[in-house]
Amino acid sequence: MIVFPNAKINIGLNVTARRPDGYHDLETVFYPVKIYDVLEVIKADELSFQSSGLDIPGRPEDNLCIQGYHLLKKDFPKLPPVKIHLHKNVPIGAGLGGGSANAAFFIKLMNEKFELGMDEDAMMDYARLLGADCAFFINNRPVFAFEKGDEFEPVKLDLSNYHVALVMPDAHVSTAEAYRGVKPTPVKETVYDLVNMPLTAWKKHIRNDFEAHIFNNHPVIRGVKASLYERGALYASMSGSGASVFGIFESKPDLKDLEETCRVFYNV
Ligand SMILES: C[C@@](CO)(OP(=O)(O)O)[C@H](O)COP(=O)(O)OP(=O)(O)OC[C@H]1O[C@@H](n2ccc(N)nc2=O)[C@H](O)[C@@H]1O
Ligand SMILES: Nc1ncnc2c1ncn2[C@@H]1O[C@H](COP(=O)(O)OP(=O)(O)O)[C@@H](O)[C@H]1O
Repeated sequence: MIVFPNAKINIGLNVTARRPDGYHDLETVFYPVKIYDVLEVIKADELSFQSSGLDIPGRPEDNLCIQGYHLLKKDFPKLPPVKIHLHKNVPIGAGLGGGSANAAFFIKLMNEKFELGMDEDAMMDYARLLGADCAFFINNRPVFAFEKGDEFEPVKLDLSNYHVALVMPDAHVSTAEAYRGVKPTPVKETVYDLVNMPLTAWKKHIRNDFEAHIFNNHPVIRGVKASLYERGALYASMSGSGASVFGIFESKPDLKDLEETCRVFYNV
């Protein structure tokens, strides 16, 4: 069976408090975008994982798909071994949730392929154990996310009439690095309300709390965001913990010069 895990962007991201478990409370809007990996699972004699496309840091046995397999196997001991092939296209360390999407789509695929009988809530509970933003990809629709980023409220948000471009500069930001540098601050207005404003007002009101210190550590990312505004973006922001930056435009922008140093995805 083959599935196509997609990426997400964050529209607004406020880190509001440090939690007793060392994680942080945040509030953000997750929006799915059309950048895809390819994930294939077939029944096999032994469990294995291989990948093609972009290099994935870390050992194959630690890949989130393999972690997902072991998690399910504990509760579904009759699961047979599988051969997993992942073709990696979604940039890594980009704030696009690529690894989390792989894990969530792996759980959905296994549920369907082996008729495990889980509903969405049950699959989300497994996904939460693999990563804070993993559960989002089970339902995979625009949501307001809060607490660790793993509790959700649906939001009405449709960007299909705009051209969303995504730029991945040559920089890598780890999620832990992003959280380490931020000072949690409660918000007056939540992103849940702010995304209902006209898009032209977002620039003034919707921010990503990681940008300030990540831009200082990686000035190239600040430069990409500035370029997107120079080319007419109505709104531009780093996605999640970075390093990717998206811009929302009325129509397709000319980003040819950025293509020389960055991966550019149009109409995501
Ligand atoms: C920042 C966000 C925003 O959408 O995503 P990315 O931009 O990386 O995709 C998420 O909060 C990332 O979620 P995810 O990537 O699943 O995080 P995890 O693997 O669970 O955690 C990685 C590390 O990030 C920190 N972490 C993560 C989530 C959270 N609410 N508080 C935290 O402090 C912890 O230091 C943790 O060890
Ligand atoms: N299937 C996977 N795809 C990408 N990264 C993975 C995967 N499994 C584990 N990882 C690990 O997760 C880290 C973060 O990956 P990713 O989810 O793409 O980043 P981001 O924090 O930008 O959403 C990688 O550096 C890698 O070590």
